[in-house]
Amino acid sequence: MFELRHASVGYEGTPVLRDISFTAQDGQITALVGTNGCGKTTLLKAIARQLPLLNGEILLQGQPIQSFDRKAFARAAAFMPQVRNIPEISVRGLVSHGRFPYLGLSRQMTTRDRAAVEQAMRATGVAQWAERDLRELSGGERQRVYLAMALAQGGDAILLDEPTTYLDVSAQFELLELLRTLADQGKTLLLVLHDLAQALQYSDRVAVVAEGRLLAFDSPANLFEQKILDRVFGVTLCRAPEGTYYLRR
Ligand SMILES: Nc1ncnc2c1ncn2[C@@H]1O[C@H](COP(=O)(O)OP(=O)(O)OP(=O)(O)O)[C@@H](O)[C@H]1O
Repeated sequence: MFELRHASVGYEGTPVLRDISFTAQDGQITALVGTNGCGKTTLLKAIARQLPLLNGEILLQGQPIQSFDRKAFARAAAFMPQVRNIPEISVRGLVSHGRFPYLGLSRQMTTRDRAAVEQAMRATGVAQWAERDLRELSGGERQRVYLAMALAQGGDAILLDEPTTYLDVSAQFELLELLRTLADQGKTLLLVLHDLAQALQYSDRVAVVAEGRLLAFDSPANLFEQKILDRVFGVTLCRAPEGTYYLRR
């Protein structure tokens, strides 16, 4: 569980977002949405401790994030940034990186570390490519491998910045369904999503950021009823009879 209390985030002392308070609960998908440049990535980086907070505090499982040492934080929360290089490494090799926060001075993986790697690969459906070079995989396949690495870290929380970007539609749905399964198993998932319809469909709570602050934090159904997203994005959000959402200009 991540709890933000009056958090302000930004660069060189200048806030991009101020006074942000919400809680991303265990067992839920929390989506961060907002127009381009509103500060979603900045906020996610601050939660992932990649950027210092300007004000307020962020708690992970009730403890201020700054109070964790580097390895302990990595064991509790994994971060999948938007842009990543694609190293020359096997799938199993990359997923094994998720165990680095557990290794002692010898840097040797134990039986338990190896089991965690295999389990993470099975859970994400990438075990079949264990020996393949990461660079040979498609974008969607690679995204699942990065998620396997995050899972191998073994923490309760995973932060993801636009995990569906560059994926074709069916790979997007596959990934979101996988994230749903992880949330149902009790993980805390906090993600930046560009696709509003997907954010409403797959998340339990949506944080809407606009004009430098948190405009709303609510369930998809309430946001839909209140037409908040229509106002922020200048679109008409519709709900199909079967409950899926779609947009009209
Ligand atoms: N390293 C940086 N130094 C200074 N300003 C930055 C830095 N990175 C981002 N910004 C600025 O902070 C603001 C928020 O950027 P951020 O990337 O968080 O937005 P975003 O909502 O994730 O955007 P997008 O939807 O386009 O990905 C923007 O005005 C951006 O120019």
